[in-house]
Amino acid sequence: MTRIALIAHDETKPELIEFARTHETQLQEYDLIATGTTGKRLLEGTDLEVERKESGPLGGDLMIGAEVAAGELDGIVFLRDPLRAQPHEPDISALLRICDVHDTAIATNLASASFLIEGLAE
Ligand SMILES: O=C(CO)COP(=O)(O)O
Repeated sequence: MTRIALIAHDETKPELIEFARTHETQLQEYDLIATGTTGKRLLEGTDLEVERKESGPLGGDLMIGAEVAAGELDGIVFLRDPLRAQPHEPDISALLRICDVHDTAIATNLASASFLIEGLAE
């Protein structure tokens, strides 16, 4: 089954929840994982089943990166906050890097997220 991760920083979480609601039918076809707080918000705001990892600043990004390294993930939607620095920036960079190493699809804004979700359906 196609497995994808959903991640958003605090300021972009509302956009991700809205995106997940809009694409809920499609997302139900996927095995979903998320960082801790994003996952909690998805469980509260949608009817999707989501496996929650640790919160991003506590290692959640790295846990998702480990799945990329193990070849277990097909794609990631990661709505980063482009306007605020994050304390765990090294973890975020590591996740982006490991996606490039393994050529794993990662969408970091809503426009590309739509392409990713629809592309993985094909
Ligand atoms: O910080 C994050 C990604 O870098 C997201 O973590 P949370 O979903 O736990 O807020």
